[in-house]
Amino acid sequence: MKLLSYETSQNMLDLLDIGSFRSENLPLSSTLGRILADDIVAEYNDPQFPTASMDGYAVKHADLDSDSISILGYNPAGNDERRVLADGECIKTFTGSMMPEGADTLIQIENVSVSENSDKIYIDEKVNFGSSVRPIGEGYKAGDVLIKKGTKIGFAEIGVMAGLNKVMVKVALKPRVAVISTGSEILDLGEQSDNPAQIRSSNNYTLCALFEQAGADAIQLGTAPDDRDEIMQTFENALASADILISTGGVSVGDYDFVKDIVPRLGAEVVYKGVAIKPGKHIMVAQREGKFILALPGFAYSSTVVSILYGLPLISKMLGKSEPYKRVEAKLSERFTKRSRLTEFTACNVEVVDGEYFVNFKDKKVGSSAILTNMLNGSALMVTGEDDGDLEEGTFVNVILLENF
Ligand SMILES: Nc1nc2c(c(=O)[nH]1)N[C@H]1C(S)=C(S)[C@@H](COP(=O)(O)OP(=O)(O)OC[C@H]3O[C@@H](n4cnc5c(N)ncnc54)[C@H](O)[C@@H]3O)O[C@H]1N2
Ligand code: MOO
Repeated sequence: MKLLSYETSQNMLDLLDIGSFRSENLPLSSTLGRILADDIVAEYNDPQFPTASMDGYAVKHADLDSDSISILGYNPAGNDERRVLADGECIKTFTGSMMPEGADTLIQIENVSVSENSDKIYIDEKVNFGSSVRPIGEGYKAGDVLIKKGTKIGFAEIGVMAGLNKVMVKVALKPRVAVISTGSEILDLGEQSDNPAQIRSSNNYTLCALFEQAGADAIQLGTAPDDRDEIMQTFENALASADILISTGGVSVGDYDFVKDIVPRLGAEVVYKGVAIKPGKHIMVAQREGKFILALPGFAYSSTVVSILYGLPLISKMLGKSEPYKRVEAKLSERFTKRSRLTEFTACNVEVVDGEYFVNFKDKKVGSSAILTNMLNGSALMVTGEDDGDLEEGTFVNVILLENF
């Protein structure tokens, strides 16, 4: 059977109707890690008035050559200063205070001496015109788009929005992604082992963490044995509440690979089954009543990679993000041996040297699709196409970066 190409499978994924965009309003402090649903536009200038950035005296720069300048009074921060400076006058003004009208420069305390009766200053060291004055709009101007819709909210976004008095913030609703690992040989975390052929399930934990990191609400369904009825019931229950159901295992050609048969029996439309990729060629994508099912292979590395390739784009679209992950072009620092005629996704290390990305495979093991440890230490994924053969050092390749998605 001719498998669908990776490119076609991604285009078809992109064409799936994910329904209308959903959002909610949250108090600012509860939005860390969430995805902005609206552009954040400055409603006013920052600062809104010329502001002193040092403690000192607001003066007219032209007066700095005078013998002395008369002190008109004090202007603490927060004071709505209305006095207008005349020639030869200054006002003691503090960091964060509004500059009085008529003043163009702030000369800091360290640069002046004050007369004995504190009514005038003498200039010990001049400053430049406009010194220590933050002009209107220094930070941003009214109308500037400061943060784009689709941005993941971090500490800086929280701070900037607080500065704009955004008490409530509209964020994308988290898609609900249910994750289940199937297989009679797998043991869930903490479960007692009673024979050495059993293996510890990592998939349901890896994938819940991956999807949470991508901004979804992950529903941990644990493990299920290779039992048709049990898997079917679990899938049915999960689809009642989740937007996306992700299963691992049971999609290959073995006698106990039930998942691939169960999905159509649930009344789901199979969008495709089998893509020319390594790992993950047995992937099945299906949909039912606006919900999506991704049935993924059981191997730990395979299920992780295909979750990145097929799960993250769906989540990203539901969140209104512009891209699920960053892709860059990088140069091979060593020779690469292509293992198949499929599009391959190889765990690699990425280094940035003088602004250029380089790829190497130091400490990455070559073997089956079971080696999840290859994803440790900030691994990226190198993409090589169906038509690529072995690649020489220095060849440019595409890389999926797995940070900050
Ligand atoms: N005759 C063929 N055999 C296989 C083919 C094939 O085309 N013809 N494809 C191979 C490929 S490629 C893959 S990938 C696997 C996919 O098989 P399944 O999706 O049916 O997965 P399982 O057989 O259930 O498990 C595969 C492997 O992964 C381990 N596993 C399963 N679940 C977990 C888990 N939750 N955490 C960690 N590891 C897990 C499982 O023990 C197996 O070792 O099929 C190949 N075979
Ligand atoms: O399709 Mo499998 O996921 O290559 O190991």
